[in-house]
Amino acid sequence: MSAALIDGKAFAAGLRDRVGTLAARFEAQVGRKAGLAVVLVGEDPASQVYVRSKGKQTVEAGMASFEYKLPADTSEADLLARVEALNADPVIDGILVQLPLPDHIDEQKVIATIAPDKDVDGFHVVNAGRLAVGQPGFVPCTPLGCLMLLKDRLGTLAGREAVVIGRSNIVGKPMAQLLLAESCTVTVAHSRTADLPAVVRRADIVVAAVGRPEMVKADWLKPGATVIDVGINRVAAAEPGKTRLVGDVDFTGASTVAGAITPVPGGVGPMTIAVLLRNTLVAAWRNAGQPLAPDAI
Ligand SMILES: NC(=O)C1=CN([C@@H]2O[C@H](COP(=O)(O)OP(=O)(O)OC[C@H]3O[C@@H](n4cnc5c(N)ncnc54)[C@H](OP(=O)(O)O)[C@@H]3O)[C@@H](O)[C@H]2O)C=CC1
Ligand SMILES: Nc1nc(=O)c2c([nH]1)NC[C@@H]1CN(c3ccc(C(=O)N[C@@H](CCC(=O)O)C(=O)O)cc3)C=[N+]21
Repeated sequence: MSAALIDGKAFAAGLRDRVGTLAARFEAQVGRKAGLAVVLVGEDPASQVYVRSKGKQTVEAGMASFEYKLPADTSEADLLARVEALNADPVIDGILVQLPLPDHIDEQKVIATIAPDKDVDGFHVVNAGRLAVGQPGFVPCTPLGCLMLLKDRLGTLAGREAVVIGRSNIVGKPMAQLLLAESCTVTVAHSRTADLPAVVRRADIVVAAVGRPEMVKADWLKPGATVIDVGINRVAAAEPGKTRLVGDVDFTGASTVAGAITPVPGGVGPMTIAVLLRNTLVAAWRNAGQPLAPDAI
């Protein structure tokens, strides 16, 4: 059997188009563009690539991108002051502080300083709480993107067995909350899980968010399972000196057992940025006093 490919890249392009239509309407009605501020501290090359790509896609969707590149030795106090200035700026609808931050800066403190209604990453404890109790708020982009792909593929998720591997605050935990809200039976596995292959074998839906290259093997999967691979791992390529990206799932093997699977690259990654634009647009309409209907986009 050969799994269907879940084309996150194509789905993300469609989502960006829908965002673009509503962003144009926002500008026409409100008289300014929806605005996203991205703050990058330091020169991590991978972070620089993501930030550039976010800025480009923000502009392509008809929104305004404000980029703040701060030196690696920026003090925590200066970063907090920058975030507070963005909180107070009426042309900024969404704020993203690229993670990870340098070691001398407390990430939790920075996240706690972002105004919850501009927290388009959904990392603030207020938004995590809203998600946990089922109130409207911002949901982290990566898990929301995974959920969109799953619903597009499977329709209703109610009653399905879902296993999320990973329990980080930015992917695993919010992913589990979203699947629970869709009435899946959810298991969250992590590094202390006993017999992970046996746990994964129960799953109709597997979301792997671990950060270990090709860890999930074909014989861990229930035949026909839907597999969402969040992992972004850079490994050595066959050609000396070159690298390539692989996920947390052994894609080639898993494709012979799964019903459907996301590739890396071209799966969850592009969805993350498209959902960021979506969340920014939702923030903009709300900040302008005309909130969109919950299922508008
Ligand atoms: N596509 C995208 O847009 C994004 C991709 N990512 C990628 O997703 C992956 C996960 O990211 P993130 O959640 O931030 O990572 P974290 O490192 O914060 O969390 C990893 C999780 O995996 C668990 N884990 C580690 N080793 C094992 C193991 N051997 N067996 C089972 N579980 C294990 C950890 O368990 P424990 O809690 O017990 O330590 C932890 O809960 C990374 O590859 C990252 O690059 C992340 C964000 C966005
Ligand atoms: N505040 C904050 N919010 C984030 O959402 C955030 C962050 N910090 N720090 C880093 C992680 C990682 N992340 C990705 C975004 C896009 C791709 C992506 O587009 N990946 C492409 C490949 C890109 C490439 O070739 O390198 C793909 O999978 O097809 C991947 C990973 C967002 N993150």
